[in-house]
Amino acid sequence: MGKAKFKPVDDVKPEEVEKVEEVEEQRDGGEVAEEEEEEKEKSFEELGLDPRLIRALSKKGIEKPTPIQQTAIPYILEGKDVVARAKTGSGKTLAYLLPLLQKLFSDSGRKKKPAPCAFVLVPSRELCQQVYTEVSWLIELCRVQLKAVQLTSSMPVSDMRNALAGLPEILVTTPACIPKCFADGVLDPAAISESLEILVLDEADLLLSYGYEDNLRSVTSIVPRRCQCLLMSATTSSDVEKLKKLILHNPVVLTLQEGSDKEEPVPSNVQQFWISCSAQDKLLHILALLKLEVVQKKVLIFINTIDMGFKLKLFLEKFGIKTAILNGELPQNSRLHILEQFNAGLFDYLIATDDNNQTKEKEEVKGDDNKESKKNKRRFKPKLDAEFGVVRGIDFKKVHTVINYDMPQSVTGYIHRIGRTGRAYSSGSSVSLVSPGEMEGFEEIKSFLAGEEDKDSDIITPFPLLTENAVESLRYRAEDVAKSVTKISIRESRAQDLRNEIINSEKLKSHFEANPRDLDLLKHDKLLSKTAPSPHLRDIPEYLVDAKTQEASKMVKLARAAMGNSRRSGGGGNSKKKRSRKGGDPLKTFNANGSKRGRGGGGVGQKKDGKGSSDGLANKKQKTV
Ligand SMILES: Nc1ncnc2c1ncn2[C@@H]1O[C@H](COP(=O)(O)OP(=O)(O)OP(=O)(O)O)[C@@H](O)[C@H]1O
Repeated sequence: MGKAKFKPVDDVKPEEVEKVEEVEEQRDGGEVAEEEEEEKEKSFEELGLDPRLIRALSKKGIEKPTPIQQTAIPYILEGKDVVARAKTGSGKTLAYLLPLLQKLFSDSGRKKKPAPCAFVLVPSRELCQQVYTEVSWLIELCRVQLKAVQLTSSMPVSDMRNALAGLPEILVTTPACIPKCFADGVLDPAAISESLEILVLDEADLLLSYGYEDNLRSVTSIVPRRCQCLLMSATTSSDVEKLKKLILHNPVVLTLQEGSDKEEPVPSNVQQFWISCSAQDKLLHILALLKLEVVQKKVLIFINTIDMGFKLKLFLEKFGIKTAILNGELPQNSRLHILEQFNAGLFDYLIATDDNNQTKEKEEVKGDDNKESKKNKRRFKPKLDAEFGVVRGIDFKKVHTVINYDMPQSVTGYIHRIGRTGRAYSSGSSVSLVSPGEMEGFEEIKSFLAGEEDKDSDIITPFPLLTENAVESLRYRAEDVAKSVTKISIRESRAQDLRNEIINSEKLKSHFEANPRDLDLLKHDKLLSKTAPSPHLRDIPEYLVDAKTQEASKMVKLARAAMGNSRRSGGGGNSKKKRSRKGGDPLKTFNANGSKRGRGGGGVGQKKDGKGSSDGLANKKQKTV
């Protein structure tokens, strides 16, 4: 991570907080930032963390606190209410979990309370599972007598009762689940008022936008005045301000800035690229990126609709590229299992529909139903999960490349998508496929990232490792295969996949109750089509690929091997050795014309507008198959 600068503002009213922040922002980065960074470079020991926690972190390969952890942990240990805003992937979860656990350590010998004394509220079930996993391994490795549980609205009441029977200290849940627990008599508001000591609102910028306002109000009405409240978020928004006023008392406001005083919402360790192509040519371009292996695995591909996800999967599998699909209509167990498998490195490509677009699709589906339901009763109708959230906050492990196959609908959507790579101290890259129809939104994203003063700076540069010639060599095959992926085949595959996953989901539930560590039972990147890919599509002959792209592909593979990723690797661990070799990333040093130039050079063979090579070969379409 680059230089980090924090602006702690203690015990002042919100208005004053803003004032101090403004003053801080006017300072010139230079010396002040350097000094502050030196000041901030602290170890976990220096932050006052319990040795058991430090040992547990070390076992997980976490040796050094991230900037947000360095700053937030001491304030939280002191008992202050804290608002912490730091970009995606900066380690906010441990920033609150570590001090939260440490505070509970000192209570662990005492008599159990009638209700959990720490609540962590998150906006989606996936996040619930993620935070629960994180807190569980910490408790296990610290060997302390603490119990954490997770509850979600979809759980049967009997399961909720069982979960709470052991009087857990920590409850991880969504805001919607708490009123449900009150209504079902599973949780008692009076007992919570008596027991609650720490309340965390994680991904606070999303809690209100997910429609949890009423739920949150019913929770806050029973939060005792003495309760310490923590609010973690990746962006600022009026929603965060609203929550801050609703729940916190004179909070310390921490805002992470990196590199300079200018706010950079995307981590600087993520290189952002783009490719200009027509909407029809997106299949061709993604095929070229994946088949010619010019992007590093693992790859997370975002699309805007579920149907597009299936189209892409069916298309890619004809070329022997296996992908898994993640979307809001899949059963919860399947979704969690897909995430676990992807994080464990069981497959390299995941196609995800992000939550932003569910509403759109929900509406589309509703519209379809109105018009067509009577006409077409057998038509497949998806039911989406309102608590689903793929993009926001989910910690996809070791994703090296994020591809925007479809451009996101908003700047924040872009930031959250890109934030799935380059997490904590790792590096990553993103490639956005931009069609003319998406150009306006893309320009908006670019100017937001560049900021007012820096309008002309190219933060998102043309992708340098793919020549137009290489792309064109695949055109004939791609267009031929794309024609075979019809709307009917997409719909059938989608319905079939859902049916399979519902069956799997039941199997998964019972299986994982008995074998929580067994990840191999069901593979989620299996083929949808009944026929195996034909060899002539699966293996692209070398003569089809131009020398420059071949070289680029070799370098990507070499870099991958140097980074320790040449074989599928597990999700955990943060080996220093691997990190130190990341300088070998060819995207930093190579472009498709063979010259070694850094990022931002636009790459020879790439026009400034993101289009492919202009070296004279560009227009020669090679219809070779
Ligand atoms: N000090 C650290 N050193 C190395 N890795 C860390 C450290 N702290 C956290 N991580 C890892 O970094 C990844 C990102 O952390 P986390 O999910 O907490 O980020 P975040 O700030 O909450 O991101 P988002 O806003 O997207 O939710 C996780 O895999 C986590 O285990």
